[in-house]
Amino acid sequence: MNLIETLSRSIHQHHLKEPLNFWCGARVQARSAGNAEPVYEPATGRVLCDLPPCGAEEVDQAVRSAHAAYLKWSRLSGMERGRVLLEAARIMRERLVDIAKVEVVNNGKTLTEAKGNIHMAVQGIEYFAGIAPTLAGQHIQMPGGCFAYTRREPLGVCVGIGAWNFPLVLAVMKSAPALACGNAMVYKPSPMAPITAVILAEIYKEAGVPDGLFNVVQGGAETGSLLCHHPMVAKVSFTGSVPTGKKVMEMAAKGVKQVTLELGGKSPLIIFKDCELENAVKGALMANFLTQGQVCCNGTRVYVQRDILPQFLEEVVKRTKAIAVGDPMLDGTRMGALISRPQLDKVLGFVKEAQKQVLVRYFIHGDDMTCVKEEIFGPVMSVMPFDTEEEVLQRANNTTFGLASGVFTRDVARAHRVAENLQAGTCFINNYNTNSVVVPFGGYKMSGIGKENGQAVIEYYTQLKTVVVEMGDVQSLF
Ligand SMILES: NC(=O)C1=CN([C@@H]2O[C@H](COP(=O)(O)OP(=O)(O)OC[C@H]3O[C@@H](n4cnc5c(N)ncnc54)[C@H](O)[C@@H]3O)[C@@H](O)[C@H]2O)C=CC1
Repeated sequence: MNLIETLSRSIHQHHLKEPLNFWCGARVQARSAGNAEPVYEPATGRVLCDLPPCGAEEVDQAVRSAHAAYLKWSRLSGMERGRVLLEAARIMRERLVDIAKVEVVNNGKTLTEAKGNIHMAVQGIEYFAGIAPTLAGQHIQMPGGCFAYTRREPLGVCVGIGAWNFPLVLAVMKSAPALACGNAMVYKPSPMAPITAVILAEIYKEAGVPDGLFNVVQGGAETGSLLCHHPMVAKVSFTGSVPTGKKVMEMAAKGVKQVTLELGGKSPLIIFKDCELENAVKGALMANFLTQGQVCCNGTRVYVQRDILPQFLEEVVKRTKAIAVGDPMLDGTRMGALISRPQLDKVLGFVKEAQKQVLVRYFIHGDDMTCVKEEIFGPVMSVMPFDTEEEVLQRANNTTFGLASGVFTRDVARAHRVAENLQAGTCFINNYNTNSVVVPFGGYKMSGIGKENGQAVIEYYTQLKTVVVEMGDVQSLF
């Protein structure tokens, strides 16, 4: 079977179910088909469907349906909420391969990676199902037998706005902790990868969440801004680019709504000459090529200590050339398709610009090249030599981003010293992109605000109420 045949088979098998909006516990047709944008299958360029954006009325319906569900759901105990979430995880695990295939069709990433992503989503739901019963306050003794206690309460209706690079994982990483804490959510996926969020909505429903607890509204910037401005929305959790993140923060500020922002990065990976070279090479590939390089925390600025640069480059180039590029639905493929033709053009533009700048490199220092400074979001690794630890730390931190970082060395003291001095929300030692639902994830500097994953995320989906109790008589000054 040739490539085209294989791809048509995959589209046929994973036929799309519409409509893709979901609120009040059911799929909902958009009111108007006007302004619909095509959704493409990245691997073939075929149109999968036309996606009409939700307008003000639909956004309002979704938010109101979320609010009604929140009133019921927030009264349940953590144990009860956890039980429903565990059921959702069980259903998702059962359908893991089918969901992964839909993700491949809609995103272009390989089936191998998509399966890993859905597995991570299942783990995310399980993890937060386990956290739900542990939510608790504090008891504080005060003078005269008086005391206070704190209650960890949900925020209400939370909005999730997602990017296209990890469609289902992002929907889960926002909704699972939100729901575990007693909130409801209205989620807007990226219009480029809108399909799996509604599958998640159906799974939650099947697992037993109240109708309206998790809703999906489709659309782009306009729908997103309607959500951010809606007065019944308490919080916005956003994943995407820095410029859009700034707009979301501005809109949320108008209603003094909380925000979590997971934005872009240009993360440094530092490889010292005392490293285990083979692991460092493997780490650099894992830091750059997952999901065709469209990963926010990728280590795209690779600094290699000068003595080992030639061996490192030789090995990286050899292994990169051997990457199996092709039909993402095939098990053996290790690199699929970029999300869209414009994204491909953008990535190629960076490469062309770099080639020009290399020709005039006596005038442009390596770190000043455009491809070293800006987030490319494609499979492009920049490798630069360095001499000393002090120098490389200064260069690594010389960026407005601060999402992640990495270091390869056999020197334990150096590893922890470098981790301490890198200005980034995560530092990987002797590996890269080993993210997990059990550890906090979030950026420093312009890479974002707040954390997702791990116990830390609870802070961002709850508010703390203090209850102060008088046990004696009121001592009045008046
Ligand atoms: N760091 C990361 O995780 C990501 C970074 N990016 C970067 O951003 C570039 C552009 O990709 P996009 O998908 O256009 O990212 P984007 O940041 O514009 O979009 C992300 C999400 O925000 C929504 N959105 C856009 N404008 C909005 C607004 N005014 N109000 C509310 N929501 C809004 C989009 O519909 C999408 O759901 C990529 O080429 C890449 O460099 C993209 C996705 C993820």
